[in-house]
Amino acid sequence: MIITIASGKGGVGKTTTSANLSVALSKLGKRVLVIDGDISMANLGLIFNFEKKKPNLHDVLAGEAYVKDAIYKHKTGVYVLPTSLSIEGYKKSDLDLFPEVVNEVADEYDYVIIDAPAGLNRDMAMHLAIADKLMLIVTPELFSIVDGLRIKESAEMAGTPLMGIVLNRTGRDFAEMGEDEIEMLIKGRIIGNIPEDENIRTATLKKMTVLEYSPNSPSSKAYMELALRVVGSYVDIEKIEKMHKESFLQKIKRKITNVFSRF
Ligand SMILES: Nc1ncnc2c1ncn2[C@@H]1O[C@H](COP(=O)(O)OP(=O)(O)OP(=O)(O)O)[C@@H](O)[C@H]1O
Repeated sequence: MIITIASGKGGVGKTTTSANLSVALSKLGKRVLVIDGDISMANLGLIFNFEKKKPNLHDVLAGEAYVKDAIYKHKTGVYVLPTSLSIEGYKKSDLDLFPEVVNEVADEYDYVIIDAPAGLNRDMAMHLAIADKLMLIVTPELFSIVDGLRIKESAEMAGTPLMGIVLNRTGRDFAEMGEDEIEMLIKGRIIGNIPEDENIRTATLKKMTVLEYSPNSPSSKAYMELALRVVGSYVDIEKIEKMHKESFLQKIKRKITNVFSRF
């Protein structure tokens, strides 16, 4: 299953969730590949301490490296396809090659997690179209939710349904929107509630996931619960997948055409 982790607003916790959900799924015995899909502002490699690895996704998207050579196994068991922080790397990358790159390796994993860039643009449309499911990250604030709703609607235009909403950084502010209100506005289910937790910031500074740094912290427990929910929905998704006889690339082509026609 390919899950794109996206948000309307930047800085709401996509990279943190991509990394920690991947580790949590791996702890549940799943084979997981996490891809840094933000080719202009890559951060995922920092958490896994792979940001300087060569080759990386930029080299693959420039046709200069094989994707299998740019995937690294982390000590947590998670496979990571990092992107470099270099501007030259970004300039030489052709994002149109991204669906083929994912297609080449997706079958080898139970889950492919894509850490998408913020906002709604052509890059995001690609990441939404390529996914089987969207995981929407929001903080309990109005702007984050309104922008998140636009991402969810764009994903649906691309034929990619919402797997669920992850509410991040809860308990930080007294003026938070309630879960019911958020679910009603977005018309989706909250499947994860990650509290504000300073262990996350400390872990990030140490180039670690919070599950490695502090496995019993409130946020680590919340990420494990999220992973259990994701695994719980796996069987249904497989059934739906079997109903579709289209090849992976045919499906992506159709979905990208659908979403681009709306811009
Ligand atoms: N639940 C949390 N508690 C405390 N800090 C958090 C939490 N979630 C994320 N953060 C911190 O918030 C900052 C932004 O998180 P992150 O980089 O995951 O967001 P993002 O949505 O991927 O950002 P961008 O849009 O820039 O890619 C990081 O410093 C991270 O450590």
